[in-house]
Amino acid sequence: MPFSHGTFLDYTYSPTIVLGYFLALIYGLCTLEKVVVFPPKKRLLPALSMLLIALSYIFEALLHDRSASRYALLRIATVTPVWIALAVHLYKAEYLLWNPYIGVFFLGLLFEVVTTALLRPTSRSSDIFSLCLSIFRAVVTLALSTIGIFYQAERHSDEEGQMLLGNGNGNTPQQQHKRLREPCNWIEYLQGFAIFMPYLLPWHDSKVHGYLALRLVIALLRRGSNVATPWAWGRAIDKLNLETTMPWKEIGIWTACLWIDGRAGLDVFDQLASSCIQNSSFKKVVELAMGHVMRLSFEFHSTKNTGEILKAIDQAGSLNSLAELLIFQILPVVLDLIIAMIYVNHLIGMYLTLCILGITATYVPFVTTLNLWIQPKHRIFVESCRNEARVANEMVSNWIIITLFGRTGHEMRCYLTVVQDFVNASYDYLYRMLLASAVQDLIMNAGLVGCAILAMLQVVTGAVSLGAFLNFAMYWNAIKGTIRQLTNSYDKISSTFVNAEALLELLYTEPSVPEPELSKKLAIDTGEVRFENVSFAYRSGKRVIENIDFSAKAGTTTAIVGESGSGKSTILALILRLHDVCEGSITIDGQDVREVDGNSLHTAIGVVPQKSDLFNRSIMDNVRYGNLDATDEEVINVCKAAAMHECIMSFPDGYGSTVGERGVLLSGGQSQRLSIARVLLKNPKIILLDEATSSVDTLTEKSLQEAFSYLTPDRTKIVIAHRLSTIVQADTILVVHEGKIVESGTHEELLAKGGRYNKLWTQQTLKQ
Ligand SMILES: Nc1ncnc2c1ncn2[C@@H]1O[C@H](COP(=O)(O)OP(=O)(O)OP(=O)(O)O)[C@@H](O)[C@H]1O
Repeated sequence: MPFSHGTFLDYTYSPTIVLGYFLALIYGLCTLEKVVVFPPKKRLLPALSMLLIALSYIFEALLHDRSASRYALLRIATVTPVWIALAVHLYKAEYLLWNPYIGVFFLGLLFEVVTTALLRPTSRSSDIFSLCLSIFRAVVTLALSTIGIFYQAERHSDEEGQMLLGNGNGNTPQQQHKRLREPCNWIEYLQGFAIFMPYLLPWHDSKVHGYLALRLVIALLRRGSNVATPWAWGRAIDKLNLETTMPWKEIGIWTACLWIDGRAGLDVFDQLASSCIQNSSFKKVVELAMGHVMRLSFEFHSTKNTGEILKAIDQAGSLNSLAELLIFQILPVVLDLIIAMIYVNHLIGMYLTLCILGITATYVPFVTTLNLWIQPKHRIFVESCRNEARVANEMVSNWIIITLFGRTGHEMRCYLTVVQDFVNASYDYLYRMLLASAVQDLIMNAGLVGCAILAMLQVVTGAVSLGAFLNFAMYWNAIKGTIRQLTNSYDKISSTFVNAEALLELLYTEPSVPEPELSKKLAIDTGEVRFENVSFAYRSGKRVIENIDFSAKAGTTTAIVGESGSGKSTILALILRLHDVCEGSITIDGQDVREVDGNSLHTAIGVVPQKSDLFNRSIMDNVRYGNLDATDEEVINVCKAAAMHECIMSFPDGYGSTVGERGVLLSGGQSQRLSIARVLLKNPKIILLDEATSSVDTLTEKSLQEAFSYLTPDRTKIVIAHRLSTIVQADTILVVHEGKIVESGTHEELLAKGGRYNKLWTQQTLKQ
């Protein structure tokens, strides 16, 4: 039967509305459209109107006489459940995106108006009644569209609409963590992931555009092949059976389809294009995750477990296929279902089409519900996997302590407990998965048997040829694959989301020390560091620094001394802006450290920390880290100044020797000297030394000090030292006690004062 305007509208009405709704929903999720919370009485009017439309279709179905076209009946059978489903969802949904509904109302209006305009009723009462119902629906959809716009306008002034991102509202890691575990609020849940969209689909990459276009063409060819293969077989059977001629044309079509579907054909290009798109997304997601982790503050890095962070980044790697799943698995499936409806309707008849729709309508909600049932177990499984990685990382990185305390057995028991938890979680997850897939298969097979019986009955009555039946039986596999793919994609998408939850939480973690909005580079002049009434407390709340006020003049050496835990290292951390002060300010050459770009601040300062952190690379690379452009000769010169050259040359590989993880292959004093050499090569204006020579013997220390004074004559140095003999030459000595400066002056002045410094000095010199 040729297509008329009417039949075209009948076929496309419900798929257009469903597709329009989902596309608008995806768009709303990606563009972070505000979620609305309408009170039930507000939802009642549009929901009732939608039910009225569905009811009018039911009336029309009851009224239809034999003359009504089967396409019109198909439309009634497909559109009615769509309007009912949308009405029920609108009334029941606690949170919703409003724009998809507005889209549905306008699409409905368009279809109803055009249908009404195309109707050519005869004088029969059933025709006139159909016309009245059609006009009625056009009026109701017009009213719905008006309500849609009206609510939309109201929504803009409505504070109830909440946005997930922006202004930092409700965006703390804790709130995000809570939100990820609220299953009812799925719109906000999905919106959280929209942060990944620009990375998953790199719109600005022309290569990716090409790959996407290629995959799209292949996907369309496959849709064609899905229909053409069974068609060719059906035709071939009829030719062999009725005409007894060789079906060469059909064999040709079948061969072409085999090539399109087969692994030796387009599949190769499809897989190549797919992996290029996925690799591009993978690079972008990993860059985003790693970049963010590196931008987070000291506080985060000192509290989070490295193993857990790395596992979170690793698990989120599966996100790279998300955009592909959406574009190349969900959308073609919708297309497949539309084609299946049209094709089976032509092939066998409308009742079988309705059967397929019925199976899809039962299968898809069933599977999505089952998935919600599986998801908590999946989440526990993913978390136990991260937990295992955390404990394993802790054990390996603390191997020395574990071994020296003879706690290997204890740690192994702890590790095996988390491994057992992981195994248990994987079983719990697997059981639910297996049960769910068994139920899915039962529904599918029951559907197949039902459809096959229906089709066979038609063959028996002679309404359908054997070839057409075979055609349908083969096509069933394509339909089955399509419906399965829909649910598999849903499973994969939801697993991807669960896997990426930890990374999402990580991305929503804000640095505790934010970069200033209008940051400017630190303009280093003389390198004067000034503390003005600085107070600071860590998260625990107790003040560890109180009203500290001092100035480290340009080119001078300021020493900080005091007992352990008095706050000396914290003072240096505040200069480096690893934490922000609670009160007062720290300035470098008159610029507040909070107002300058972090990178320029760290470039201007050189630090030798208490525990020298070295990369597991060669000595040459470790020292050159201070200045990546330095020549080998410059590296050797600073190593000589740091009294390390002889020592390095005694190693079998000299400057090429690797130093082990965090420099474990070197002695404490050797690592400290390498750190000093690294800072000398950096040659910054300000140098912070936190017990930089504590592990070095006194003779080497003396030569180091001389080298330091010689190489860095006009640098501002702030030095923490426990051995007071190393700081007697300092221009100013600050004595810190419980976070406060209790004494300050030169060595001689402080000795003369007879206070805390004098006591410390006496204790140390007496010991010697
Ligand atoms: N990251 C942190 N979080 C919470 N409290 C901390 C942190 N780092 C240090 N503290 C606390 O702050 C106080 C001062 O520590 P700080 O390291 O500045 O002392 P210090 O004088 O340098 O000690 P030491 O001479 O032993 O190195 C201590 O009580 C310490 O427990």
